[in-house]
Amino acid sequence: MARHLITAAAQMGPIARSETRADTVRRLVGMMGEARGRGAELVVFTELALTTFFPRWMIEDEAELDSFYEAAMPSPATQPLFDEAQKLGIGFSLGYAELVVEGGVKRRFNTSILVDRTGRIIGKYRKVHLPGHDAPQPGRAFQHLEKRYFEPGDLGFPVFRGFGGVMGMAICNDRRWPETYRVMGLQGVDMVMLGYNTPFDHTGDEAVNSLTLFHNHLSMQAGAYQNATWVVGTAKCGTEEGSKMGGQSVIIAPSGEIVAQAVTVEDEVITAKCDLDMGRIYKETIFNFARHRRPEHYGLIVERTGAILPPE
Ligand SMILES: C[C@@H](NC(N)=O)C(=O)O
Repeated sequence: MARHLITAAAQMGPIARSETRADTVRRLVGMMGEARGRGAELVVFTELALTTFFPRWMIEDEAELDSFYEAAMPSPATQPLFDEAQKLGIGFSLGYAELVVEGGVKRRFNTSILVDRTGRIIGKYRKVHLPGHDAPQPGRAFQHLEKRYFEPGDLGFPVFRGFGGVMGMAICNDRRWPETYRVMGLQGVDMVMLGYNTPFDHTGDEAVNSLTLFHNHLSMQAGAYQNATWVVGTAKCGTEEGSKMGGQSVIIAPSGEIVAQAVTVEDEVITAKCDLDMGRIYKETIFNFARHRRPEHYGLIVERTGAILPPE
């Protein structure tokens, strides 16, 4: 019997720096309602969905920096999302900046959670691959200070049973790394949900920047196919505080084919009826990991090193 899951990606247009949490949560609740109206049982929100993409700025004032983070989830400001999810009977994944205080020390993570159709948090992931820098770079119109504002995630790549399948999460830059999908693939993942904020100028090289949207889909389609999983990629996009970011949110089948794609760079809901059993044929044949993988030759992948060149 097919395991169908009607899934939505709720792409977001820009969030202004001045936009309040209440405003942003209202936008998310609105898209949640639209997704449910189209039959969706799960809606995937983007990375850092509650605020503007603040790593573009050097923020020295700690109270100002803290204002972009959530110290509790849910909180009075985000509770309406959980209430609406429960009322409508729709699950969601949500990216946000997480602030935890442990032993009097602040820890900051780029986090996403998975919430079931009763409004209960059933999974949490903290971004592992943090792009950018830990100090401002000279000559850049926009900084990318994720390495300053977040610690690398400490939860690995867990998967969670829910929505009739095995569900996993990743966040933005994680989607470019094959290991992200493979670690979840090895745990039988059926669907990887991720959000992204991808400025067109993120490498500083014109030729590479012009391929931003190509590389976006290339990474996710390869990850989907090579691990026989659905991938739902939800953008925050458009021109946000002067920074242009890529859209083209997608729902990708385990075949690697795109089955739904956003066409604007604004708030836009896309949906697809995803058969979570569609990956089975790949998992049993070409990507039968137990039969065909050769991990005895993959040791270098887990060495803590850069490229190892052959001798001259
Ligand atoms: C540039 C980087 N952004 C991100 N928020 O991780 C990416 O798309 O890989």
